[in-house]
Amino acid sequence: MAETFDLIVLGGGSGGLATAFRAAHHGARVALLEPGALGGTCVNVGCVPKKALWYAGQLALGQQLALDYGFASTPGPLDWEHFRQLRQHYIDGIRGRYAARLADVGIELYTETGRFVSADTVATACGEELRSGRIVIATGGRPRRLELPGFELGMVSDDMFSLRSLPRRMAVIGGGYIAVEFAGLLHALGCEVTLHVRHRMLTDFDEELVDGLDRRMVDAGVRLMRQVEVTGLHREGDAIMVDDAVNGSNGPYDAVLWAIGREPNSDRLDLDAAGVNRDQNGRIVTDAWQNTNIDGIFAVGDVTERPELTPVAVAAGRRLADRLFGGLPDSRLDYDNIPSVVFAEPPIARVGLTEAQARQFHGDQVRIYRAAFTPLPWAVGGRKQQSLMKIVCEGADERVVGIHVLGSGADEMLQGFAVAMKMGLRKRDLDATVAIHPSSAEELVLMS
Ligand SMILES: Cc1cc2nc3c(=O)[nH]c(=O)nc-3n(C[C@H](O)[C@H](O)[C@H](O)COP(=O)(O)OP(=O)(O)OC[C@H]3O[C@@H](n4cnc5c(N)ncnc54)[C@H](O)[C@@H]3O)c2cc1C
Ligand SMILES: NC(=O)c1ccc[n+]([C@@H]2O[C@H](COP(=O)([O-])OP(=O)(O)OC[C@H]3O[C@@H](n4cnc5c(N)ncnc54)[C@H](O)[C@@H]3O)[C@@H](O)[C@H]2O)c1
Repeated sequence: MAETFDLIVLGGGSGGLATAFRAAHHGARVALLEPGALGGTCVNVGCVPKKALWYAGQLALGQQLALDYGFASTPGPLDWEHFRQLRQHYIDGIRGRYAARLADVGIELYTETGRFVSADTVATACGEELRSGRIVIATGGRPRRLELPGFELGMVSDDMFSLRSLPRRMAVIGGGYIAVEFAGLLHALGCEVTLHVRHRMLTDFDEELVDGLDRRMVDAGVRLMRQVEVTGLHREGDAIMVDDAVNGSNGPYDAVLWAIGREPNSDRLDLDAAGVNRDQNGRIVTDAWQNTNIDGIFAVGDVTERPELTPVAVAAGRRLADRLFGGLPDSRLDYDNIPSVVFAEPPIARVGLTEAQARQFHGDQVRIYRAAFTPLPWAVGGRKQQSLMKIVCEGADERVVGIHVLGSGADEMLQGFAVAMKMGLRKRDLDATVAIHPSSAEELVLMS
């Protein structure tokens, strides 16, 4: 006989854990299925180890600035293995705390995959059947792979975290978050990076700031190959060459990273047994309430068609659990104005509409404010490191519909402004706010 739960959650990543913990908090009896490491992509092969690497890159750049300031130390390379162990220790701690918390709140953890047997029954890989009237799919995604000759000579982002040393010459293929982040941090750490971009980088971000990032990367020494059409990889001696239909074969590289998007883990769930619909890309289709087309089956996070960001998966899962078990029938995630940062070098941050989107929606009602400056720490050191900021306003009372920042500190700057936008920020509110000086953030309240 199948064991019965109030809630079954498939996947112990950001979205699944958040849903399970919140439901248990409301008193639900929860089963969580996770075959891999608790914390999923973000904790193990995503945000956390990536951000640690990014910080390491920032420290390397800080060493150069220290020299400019007159410190006597000579920048040295990173002890990769030492750092890898520190990072892993930190991640192990997060996983351990998740495991302890699951046990504390009485969530039943099955360290196996699950698949649907019917709309209310899930089978574990060992064949055990679990039943519930409420099942949440939070199985995330995986790096996209292509059927190209020599594809396997390259790595995907998961592999970057088990590298035992920093490659000397690296090709990164792609122009999205992962490609741009790794290109920046690897270069900051001393690797010769060639970024192969098919069209434009970061198409979701404001074009003017992306152009600024492009210039900053090229000035720093990242080699950018544009309009590429990569047809495969091949070996020449110990090195790897990138075959490109437009630019010819190029290299040699010690390593190649494919960062060409991710695909959802929806193909091994036997969704047909439950009748759950997916879109043409395999993403589970949900409405504004995280409902799938089948009553009692919900989905959150990267397996859906929503933005692939940890806080989105977490917030969607918590609100869903509040709705199902917390007596909050109106609880759902508002997907408008979700802020995000690409931890590039320098970081680029956005919330709301780009200038192009605003002009499309609001025509000539749009007014743009801009700032361009070299932040004080770099200016003192005699380096030109231009930061760019842009505020996009709409209508006679200048409602702020977009804020964009490129430059040092952008990653920490935008969160509070995103709150203000949720509250209906107007340009006059920025004008009425006293600046914090000297800082980069003050430029956001000083634009005229
Ligand atoms: C390199 C990289 C860097 C990133 N950096 C950031 C960042 O800085 N900021 C940010 O917001 N986002 C970042 N992201 C995105 C972020 O990691 C994801 O949006 C987030 O992890 C999605 O959470 P999720 O719960 O939907 O899926 P996941 O975290 O992927 O969790 C899904 C879990 O489901 C499990 N699973 C799969 N199939 C089954 C099954 N059949 N049964 C049971 N369990 C199953 C998997 O093992 C996995 O643990 C990054 C991603 C990558 C790859
Ligand atoms: N800082 C963050 O919040 C963060 C960091 C990393 C990842 N993420 C999330 O993970 C998602 C996946 O990241 P990603 O960078 O893999 O995907 P992405 O969708 O952001 O970008 C994919 C890129 O690959 C390019 N591409 C696709 N096929 C290609 C081909 N054949 N040849 C060359 N280029 C090709 C696309 O043009 C695009 O530039 C992101 O969309 C983001 O939501 C977030």
